[in-house]
Amino acid sequence: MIKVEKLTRNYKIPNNKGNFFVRLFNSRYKTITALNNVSFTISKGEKVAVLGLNGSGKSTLFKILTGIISPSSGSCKCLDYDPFNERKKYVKNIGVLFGQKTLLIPELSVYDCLKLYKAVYELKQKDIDYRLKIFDKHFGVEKLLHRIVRTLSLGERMKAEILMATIHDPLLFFFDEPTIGLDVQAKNAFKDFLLNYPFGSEKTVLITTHDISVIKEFATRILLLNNGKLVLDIKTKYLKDKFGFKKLVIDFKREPTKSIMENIKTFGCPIEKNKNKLIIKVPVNEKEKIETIKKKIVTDESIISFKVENMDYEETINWLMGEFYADVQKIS
Ligand SMILES: Nc1ncnc2c1ncn2[C@@H]1O[C@H](COP(=O)(O)OP(=O)(O)OP(=O)(O)O)[C@@H](O)[C@H]1O
Repeated sequence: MIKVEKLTRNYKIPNNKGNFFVRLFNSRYKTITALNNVSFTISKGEKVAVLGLNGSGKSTLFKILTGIISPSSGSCKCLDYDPFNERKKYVKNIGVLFGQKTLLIPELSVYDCLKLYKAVYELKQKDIDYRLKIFDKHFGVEKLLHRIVRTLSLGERMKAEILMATIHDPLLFFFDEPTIGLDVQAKNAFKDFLLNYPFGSEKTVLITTHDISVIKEFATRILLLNNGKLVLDIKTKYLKDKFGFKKLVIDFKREPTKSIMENIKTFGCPIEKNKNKLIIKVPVNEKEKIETIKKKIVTDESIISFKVENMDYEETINWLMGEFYADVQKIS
């Protein structure tokens, strides 16, 4: 479905460093590497969240995969097309929504915009009518069709955008921060679409988003970029077992004594104290420590219970984008 091999993309940017004389004798441009030797494959039906801090290369990757720009080196094939060199044929098979870029023309009605895409994608009227019916059933767009785009609310506009991006029934979708800067209504309209559109196992989706709930409810795989490099590629179902920490929760009859606290601190795990409760965060790759900690303090008569809890999804993603990311940045 998607095969990306050693993809690198450089940009030339003006070199404004130094004073006039320094600039006179140095090169006027410098090269930055937005994407650095990235390789991965994506199979049909996967729902992939591409994550990374600002400037990590997500949009550059999406621009290459949608054929907007070409790579500096390396190669990519999507649906057996070379996105840049076979763009005309390729785009008929993909649906694209990029944040703050619109597929609509403000002065036209939604239906007139649709007619434009009918021509672009060379669609038959009966296919449009059929897909409109299905789309309307799920997302109620019928009543928007004869409205002028600029009069729509952000939520209604989002529905119209989605309609344009899906009317040709694409196999592969790219959503690059589609709701960035929009209001709650528009965000909800997009999320509603994402969670209820019949993507099934046939349609493949790549999405960049900062909305953890979207990742949680939708993504089956995460690609994490840092400084243009792919630093993590993991199926979300393995996320909790491989990353972050387990929480050893200990309830005490009274506040834990100093000596218990000192004992636990020797294990070097972060500890949260909440009155009579201690939460010890044991990294997943050191989980055997849980039993050792228990053994060391189990004789204390003030202990009521031990429990081991997993991080919840939000915590895992936050950990991934926080502590894990910081570690990766130190190494690279
Ligand atoms: N057209 C361009 N010309 C020069 N530099 C660019 C261009 N587009 C992106 N860059 C630079 O390439 C790097 C990667 O940018 P990119 O937009 O791909 O990252 P991103 O992860 O999508 O960031 P964000 O989350 O802020 O959108 C950044 O340093 C950015 O400044």
